[in-house]
Amino acid sequence: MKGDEITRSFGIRYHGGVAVIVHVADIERLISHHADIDLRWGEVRFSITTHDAGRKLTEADFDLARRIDAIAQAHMAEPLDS
Ligand SMILES: C[C@H](O)[C@H](O)[C@H]1CNC2=NC(N)=NC(=O)C2=N1
Repeated sequence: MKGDEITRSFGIRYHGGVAVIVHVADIERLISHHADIDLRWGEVRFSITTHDAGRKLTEADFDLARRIDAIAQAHMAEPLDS
């Protein structure tokens, strides 16, 4: 079941993407909301949905997305349109 999700990719060197993920994972633990994370050469992608709501979008998803945007910017990761 696909459901609703919000997704954003960032351009960053692979090991920098690892650092972004470690930082995001720390915040996810604090807010008890977790993204699906896809790390590739030159890119890291985050997809967010609320599993407890049956893979529907809730405010928790947009809150986490804003926090990921701030962390990615702090690591100088480049938002990609894809
Ligand atoms: C108990 C714990 O807070 C819940 O299981 C949280 C954990 N992280 C979560 N993350 C996401 N993406 N969706 C959820 O419904 C969810 N629920």
